[in-house]
Order: sequence, then structure tokens, then C-alpha cells
Amino acid sequence: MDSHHQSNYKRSKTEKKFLRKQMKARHTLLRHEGIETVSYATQSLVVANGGLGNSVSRKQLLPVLEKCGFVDALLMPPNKPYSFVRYRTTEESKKAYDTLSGKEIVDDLGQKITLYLNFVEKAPWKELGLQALPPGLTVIEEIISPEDEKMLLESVNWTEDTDNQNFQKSLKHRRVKHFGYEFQYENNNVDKEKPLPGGLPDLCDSILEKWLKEGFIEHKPDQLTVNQYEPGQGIPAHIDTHSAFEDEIISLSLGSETRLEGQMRKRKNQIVMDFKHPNGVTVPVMLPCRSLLVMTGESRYLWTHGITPRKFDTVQASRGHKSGIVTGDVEDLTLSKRGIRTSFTFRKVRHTPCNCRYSLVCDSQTKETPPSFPESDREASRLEQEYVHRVYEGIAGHFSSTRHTPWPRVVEFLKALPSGSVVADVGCGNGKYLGVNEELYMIGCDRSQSLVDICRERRYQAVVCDALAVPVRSGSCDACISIAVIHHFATAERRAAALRELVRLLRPGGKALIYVWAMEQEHNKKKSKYLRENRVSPGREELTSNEMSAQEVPAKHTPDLGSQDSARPVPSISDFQEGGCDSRKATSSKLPIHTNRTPFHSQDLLVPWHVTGNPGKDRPVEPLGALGSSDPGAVFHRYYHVFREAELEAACRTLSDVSVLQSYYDQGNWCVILQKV
Ligand SMILES: O=C(O)CCC(=O)C(=O)O
Ligand SMILES: [Fe+2]
Ligand SMILES: [Zn+2]
Repeated sequence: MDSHHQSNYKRSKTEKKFLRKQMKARHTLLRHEGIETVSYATQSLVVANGGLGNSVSRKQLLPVLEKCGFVDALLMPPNKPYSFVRYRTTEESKKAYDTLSGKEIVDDLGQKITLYLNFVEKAPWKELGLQALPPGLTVIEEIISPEDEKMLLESVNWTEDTDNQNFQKSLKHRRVKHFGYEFQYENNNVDKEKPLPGGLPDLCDSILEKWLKEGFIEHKPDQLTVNQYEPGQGIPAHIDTHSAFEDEIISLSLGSETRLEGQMRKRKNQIVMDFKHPNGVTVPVMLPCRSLLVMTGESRYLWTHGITPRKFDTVQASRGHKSGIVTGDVEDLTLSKRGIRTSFTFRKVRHTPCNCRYSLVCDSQTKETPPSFPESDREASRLEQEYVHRVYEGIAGHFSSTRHTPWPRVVEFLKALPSGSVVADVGCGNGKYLGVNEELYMIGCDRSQSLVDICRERRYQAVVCDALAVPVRSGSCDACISIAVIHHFATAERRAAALRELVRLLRPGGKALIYVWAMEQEHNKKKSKYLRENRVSPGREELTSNEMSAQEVPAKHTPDLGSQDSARPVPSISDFQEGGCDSRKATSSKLPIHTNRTPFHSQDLLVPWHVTGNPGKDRPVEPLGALGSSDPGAVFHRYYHVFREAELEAACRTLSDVSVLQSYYDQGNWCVILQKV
């Protein structure tokens, strides 16, 4: 081979690799973000991997883009691994597409990042624009003077002192000190019978009186937790225990001014606190030093709050913008280096049970006793309503953000179907199977409106319905899939009815693939990934993640956009509530609560789902690892009937007009392929 040939060959190989990555970036943008790219040149481009979420700052990206032409606008959505650029002319954007696609740049942390550019019809300037603060939340700036700030900071004595009654702990990832009452991280509550001597520091007392008088707060707190965070430290997403504290919770942010490198002006130290609704909506709130965060109502009771442990935050670049929401002007975002932050969180200890409106997350209103095993169809239906439908509706967004990797053997089934086949995905969730084979006509259905909405945003066909009554004509489907659905029905009769409904949809000769979660999480001496993912840290904290349930085991989860650059660990969080509540045999008719990532001891059980404020796919984070405390996020319990070996197959064999083509075990699930005869 002469050298000419060789270089040609080389180029085409690199080109192929690039095209593959470019395609992958387009696919990821569409499937995970709903961003549609186009194959013709337009003025706007989406720059995959060139986002604040990849630690690429405006300062780095803009000059690179400006080399190709006049940049009209650069939109950098917070925490996203991509950005949008609009050039003045299509020629300029085309030049950027030709020269920058596949180009490496160095991010803020000194790592190489490969950019992938694609044309878009229009960037979602508006959609990513203004976002409201969570209801009930306010940030009051400059609430104290720099002098008071200094005094407050100096008043905290961090030196270890055993006589010191103001209980102080060095949590693994931040320092804390308590006044008034000790906050116990073991149960996320306070011992109301044992106030600490000394109460709140006098200095705080007079400041609180002033805020009361001026109307910034309505109630005088009697408990104070001082948290100190080094850069890179944080606090896991949590809701302060309802039964422990009254409604109003306030947090004063303190920290010294930092001088920006190479710049004369001072920049106020600030961090971003993330608020997350159980439906998955996340609102990053910027907290400058000397500001007071006031959480009441929904923002205090329903939303989790947490600080992602990292060294940089995405903040508003302009000096005019100070606090509050970070996405006010997405054309104006940059990265800010964290300094040491000390916060004074004041709360009022609660002496009567909480009777807030948010019963789903209220520990005072959680039923003491778990639900019972259903005795009738009606009870079963009620159990599913409460412990399946209501939960999925509540966690839809968060659930969806942990569900993107289709299972290989399900994909194999769908890919083997003849093109043009009509296929129903009954219990389609966020629609992760609806697009795996574009040659099929797929229709999804799910009981959760929010999940169906997510499917529709992704431009899939999906309807809301019950798997026992699918609004599709009998015999009209060439194939059906039911992945991780039938285990949510609470009686054998209802599970059989769900199987019959699938068969009803099939035409003679049509096939159905069914997956249910297996009781046996160890098969042929091999533990399922669900069990293998159980990492127990030295403390009592068990690190778990919601990622793996029946649907989400086989493939590796890499949330990147066509390159290795943005794949970073996704945090998991401690299982805080199952402390003394091990999976146990159902000795009574009460349903046991399962401990995540341990073997099943009962076929009918409740499996906890933690709303952790887990940033999920769209946010690069440093690993949370073992964070200092096990503060609670919200926990929801889902009902499951896990299937024993041969149980699913036996149920299928009782159906009329059906032959079982295959019955197998796949990563902790029992699976059947059946055919209508
Ligand atoms: O550091 C803060 O501002 C918040 C601390 C907090 O949420 C807590 O201690 O519960
Ligand atoms: Fe808190
Ligand atoms: Zn409550």
C-alpha cells in the first residue's frame, strides 16, 4: 500500500469514527433532551459537550466560536452538557459546523473535550429562559452588614472542646455545630425533651428579633445548625423532617469576599442550592453571602434542597444579577469558584404532629403500619392505586431521568420483528423502547400521565391507560412488550388478567415479550447486578441508587453526548429510612419494606424509591460518595410482586390460544416470549 493510499484509508477511518460520534450526539440530544437537529444548514447550532455542565465556560467557548463568524447569541443552559450558538448568517454557522465539529477544547478543569456541532431550526431560547422560584421560597439579599457577618463568623468556635455543650460534629464532608437543640443525624430529628443549655447565641438572638420586627420572618426560631462547607463539599438533597420543625426554615449564608483571579473587582462568594420537586423539576437557586434564604410552604415541605459537592457553580455572569434563580438570563451564565461557606440555619422545633398538605412526604402523616396484603380485588386495586400509580405519578420526572438504557434482549426482540409491524408497549414508562427500531409502528401506553407526557415530548405515540384495559382493538398488534409491569399487579388473578389483555391485542401468530422482576436475584451462582451494586460504606449508610430496578440493569449508563468527556459518576445516596426495617418475611399480612439491593425475602413487598435530588443524567457532579450526613430526601414505596422461577411461565401456560416460545432469566428478571396461536 503506498503512502497515499494509507492516508486515505486513515482519514476515512477517523471520519467514520467521527460520524458515529456525531450521530450518537444527535440521538442523545433528541432522546434525552428532546432537541431535534436538522441535516441542512441553519443559523443556529447545538454544541454537544460544549456546555456549562461539562465545565466549559462561556469565556472558553465564545472565542472558539467567534473564530468562525459573528456570534449573535450564545445560550448556555445551566448544568447541561451542551449549548446553543446563533450566528448572524448561515454561512458563518456552516463554517463553524465544518471547522469545529470533532474539535477538541480544554475545559475549565483542564480536561480535553470534543465538541460535536449540529444544526437546529431554532434554539429553545424561550423555553430555557425564565423559571420561577419554588413556591414559598424567598432570598433576601444583604440582610446583614459585612461587620455583622464578620462577627457571626468569629462567634463560632470550631475548636474541639468536650465541655462545649453546643454539639459539634465533623461530618465527613462538612462541619456542623448545633445550638438550642442537637440535630441528630441518626434519625434526622431532635430530642425535644433535651434542649441544649445556653440556647441560641446572644448575637443571633438580637438579629432574629430584628428580622421579626422588620417582617422578614414570622416566627422566632429556637434551634440553630451552623454548617461549614469547604469548596468541593455539599449537603445531600433532603427535606428537613416535617415532624421535627415548624414550617418556616431560614438559612443565612456567610463567607468571605473573594478576589477573582486577575481581576480587580471583588466578587461575592456564592453557592448554588438546588431545589427539586418530586416530579423532577430542578431549580438552582443562587445564594450570595449575607443573604437569607426563607423556605416556607411547598418549598419547605415538598421540595428537596441540597448543595452538590463541587468546586464551581454555574452562576449569572453579570454583576447586576445577585441572587435567586440561576436561569434568569441564560445568555449570561458562567462558572464561579466556591470559597468557604458558613451557613446559619435557624428552625423552630415542632411539638405537635405536622398536618401539612403534603401527606405523600410527611412523616407525621405516613401511616405507621404498612399496607396489608390485599384480600380482595378491590383491596388490590386500591393498593395499586396508592402504591403504584400515585407513586409513579409523583416520581415520573425523576424516574425517567434514571431510565435511559434499553435492555439488550428487549432491543433484540424489537429489532428482529419484520419492518412495518404494529407493536404495543404496555407500560411504556418514559418510552425508552418506543424508538429503538424505527421500522416498527409502536404505540406506548402507561398508567402515568406524566410519563406519557414525557413520551409525547419525545414525539412518540403514547396514551394513558390501565394495562387491564388497553384501548386498542383485539387482534390488531403483530407484537407486544410488557417490560417490568405485571409485577405491579397485586393478585395472581389480576396478573393473569394483564397477561390475557396482552394476548387479546395480538393477532394470531403475533408475539409478546414479558419481563417481570425475579424473586431469585442469584441465578446459576451468579448474583444479579441489582445485588452486585450493593456497596456498603464503613458507616451505617448503605449506598444505593434507584437506577437499578427491574428495568435498569444490563447496559452501562453513560450519559455523554458522543464522547467520553462528559461521563462522570452519578451520585447515589444513603438509604436512610430502612435502618431497622430489614426485608423480612411477611409473618403477618403486612407488606414488608424491602431494603434496596438485598435479596428478596418475600414475594409481595414495598420497594423504596428515594427522591434524592439526584442530578441524574444532566448534571456533571463530583461523586457524592459518603456524604457527612444521611439527611432524608423524600421516599416513596412501590408495591411489587416478585416472581419465583417458573411462575410467569406457568401463568402464561394457563392462557388459552397461547404457546410459550421461550422462557428465560435475564439479569434478575423472569422473561417469557409467547405466541398467539
Ligand atoms: O447550608 C445550608 O444553607 C442548608 C443547611 C440545611 O439544609 C440543613 O442543615 O438542613
Ligand atoms: Fe435543610
Ligand atoms: Zn408535614
